[in-house]
Amino acid sequence: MSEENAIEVRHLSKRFGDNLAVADLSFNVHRGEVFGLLGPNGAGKTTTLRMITTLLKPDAGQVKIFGHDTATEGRWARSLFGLTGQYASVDEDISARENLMIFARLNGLSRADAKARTAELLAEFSLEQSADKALKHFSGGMRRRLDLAVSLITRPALIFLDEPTTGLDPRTRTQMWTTIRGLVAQGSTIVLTTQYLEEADQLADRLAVIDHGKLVKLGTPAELKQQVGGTVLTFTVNQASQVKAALRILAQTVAGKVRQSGQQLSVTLSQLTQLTPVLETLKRAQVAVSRLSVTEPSLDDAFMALTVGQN
Ligand SMILES: Nc1ncnc2c1ncn2[C@@H]1O[C@H](COP(=O)(O)OP(=O)(O)OP(=O)(O)O)[C@@H](O)[C@H]1O
Repeated sequence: MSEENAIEVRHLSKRFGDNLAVADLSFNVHRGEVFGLLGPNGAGKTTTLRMITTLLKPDAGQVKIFGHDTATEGRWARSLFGLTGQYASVDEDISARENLMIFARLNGLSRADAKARTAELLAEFSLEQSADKALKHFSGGMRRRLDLAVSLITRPALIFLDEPTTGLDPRTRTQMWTTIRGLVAQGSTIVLTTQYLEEADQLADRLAVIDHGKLVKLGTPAELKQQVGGTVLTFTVNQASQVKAALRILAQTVAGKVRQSGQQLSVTLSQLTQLTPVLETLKRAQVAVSRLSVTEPSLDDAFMALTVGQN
């Protein structure tokens, strides 16, 4: 076990009947990073998370959390992390404050400590105003914040978030991202599952893309994007009679494949430094262009290429 790793997953597999939900998965989660498990519906993200967090027994493979094998030291491992998302079994009929108090007491805090920690968490998650309302009257965003607050009672060094923002409106989602970034700034390691590419792009330092239970790709969001090709330059040639000249110039200055749609041309640049020579050559040849755009590939493009392309 390397000191750098918060989690080591080795050859993890799980079968439900004929369905191989997780197939020989191996990866490391580094200390202090946000690690994203990204994949389409049914890819095996939740099953993977449930095995790592000891809620589900793997058919094969090994998980170590801060060096502790979860098969033989499950209790130890469980004391090291907080779990939220589809699992938080908070009580709908009682208030946020009462829920936090109960979980704090269950986690062994004294009455006074539980009270202090509850007050701290209510403040941290902007829940003070609604602290004494029953949870059934909470909005989705408030409910998620409470779920997260509950999982943080013991200040765990490792936090698992299963689809932390599913079903939240864009504003509340952004608030949740800010909260998650705050946790990272305090030194927590976070593993999250998400179906949202933007969320993965915004939050994750590294991503494991999973499809049909298999690891399709592991890397930073930037690395995944790079894999689907570089920056795309698109412009419109103002005069139809100059399209041929523009195509010639692109062929001479950029090696990438050129796509044409009427007077609109686009080309993939392997490096951004190719941009200036293209524009200068067009200018020198007096080929006037407009509606010029330079776009980076999105994580969407990478994800589609990695998952859909494989199947
Ligand atoms: N308890 C179970 N019994 C039988 N099959 C299951 C069980 N849990 C998961 N599966 C199956 O295993 C596969 C992976 O499911 P899993 O929930 O891990 O996917 P996921 O990536 O988390 O999907 P989602 O984004 O929809 O939550 C799916 O085909 C699912 O139907």
